[in-house]
Amino acid sequence: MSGPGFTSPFGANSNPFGSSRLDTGAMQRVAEEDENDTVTSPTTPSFVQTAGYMFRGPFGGDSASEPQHSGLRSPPVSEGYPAQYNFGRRTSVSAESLKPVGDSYDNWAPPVHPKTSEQLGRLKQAMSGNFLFSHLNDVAKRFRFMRAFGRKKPILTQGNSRALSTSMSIAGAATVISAEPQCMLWALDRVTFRRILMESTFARRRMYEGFLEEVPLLSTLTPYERSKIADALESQKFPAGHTIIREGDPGHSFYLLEAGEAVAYRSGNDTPVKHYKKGDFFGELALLNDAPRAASVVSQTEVKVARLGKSAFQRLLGPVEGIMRRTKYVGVKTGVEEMDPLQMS
Ligand SMILES: Nc1ncnc2c1ncn2[C@@H]1O[C@@H]2COP(=O)(O)O[C@H]2[C@H]1O
Repeated sequence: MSGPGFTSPFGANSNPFGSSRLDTGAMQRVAEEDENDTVTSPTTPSFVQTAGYMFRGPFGGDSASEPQHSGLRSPPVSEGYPAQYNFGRRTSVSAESLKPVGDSYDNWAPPVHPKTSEQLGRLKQAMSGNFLFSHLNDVAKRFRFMRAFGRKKPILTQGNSRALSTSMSIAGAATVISAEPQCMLWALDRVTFRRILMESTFARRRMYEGFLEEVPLLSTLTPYERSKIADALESQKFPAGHTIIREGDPGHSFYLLEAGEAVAYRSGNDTPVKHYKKGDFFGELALLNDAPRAASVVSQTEVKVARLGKSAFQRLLGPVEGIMRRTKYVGVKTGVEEMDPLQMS
């Protein structure tokens, strides 16, 4: 936090609350969204005068769209506070509660808009594969929050695209115009949208949490580290006999076996070189060594795998790189040999 003429009592660029990076990440921005919070503390009258004054940095809340109340922008009253204490900084932020709906202390209920079976059928078709609803199995449950309305253009205009701007912190990012004269839309109100978004993140975490705890490779990680991995995983199902990885291909993903069995083959050898069961991992070599796939991995039964993309693999699995590199494969260098003095003679 810095601004012209400001000296932080906690030192340059420091944050008294422990982190120096309060303004990073979309979630942080969403949590701070509040159009009219120019008063830093509702219980302290003099804060009315200090709020929003002087600084236009990330904590000043001084965006162009924010209403300018001239009465609130007069010089601060220092009486009772250390010089330049907390000027322009928001001490309280309000926004919609974003707790998951499973929380019994939360009395928020989504608005329900009943639908005909014909409407549900159309919705199911249109929304199949949409990640927002994929964690809800019951079709009627999935779409009951949505409200139908017909509309002529424009559908969304700059400045009123509330769901978009709320979730992505972009003020009025785009104008959406219907391409046909009559356009039927399904709408989700902003709060429901945000709640569902959050629910799907929680549901995904819950789904993977138990499984990841049982993966031997990840047993040394903290629950927090595992939850970050859970957020980045994507499940895929394959029938028996499917080639999940083909030897010689470039590698883009790492896999954990969630259910079923699989085997690894190397070219010129009809006998499997490795068997996989629930909790095992494969597909790490190409990503660790930036090399083509060293073997093919084929499902023996119907399988479910949890896939981690290359960048998430590099970002999240650093702490277990050593364990992966110590996995021995016949005829394959994993990279640890060069570093191990016992192997160098
Ligand atoms: N003998 C083996 N040689 C190489 N890879 C193997 C072998 N056995 C199993 N594998 C796995 O098969 C995967 C194929 O893709 P990767 O090379 O990325 O990573 C490989 C290992 O995870």
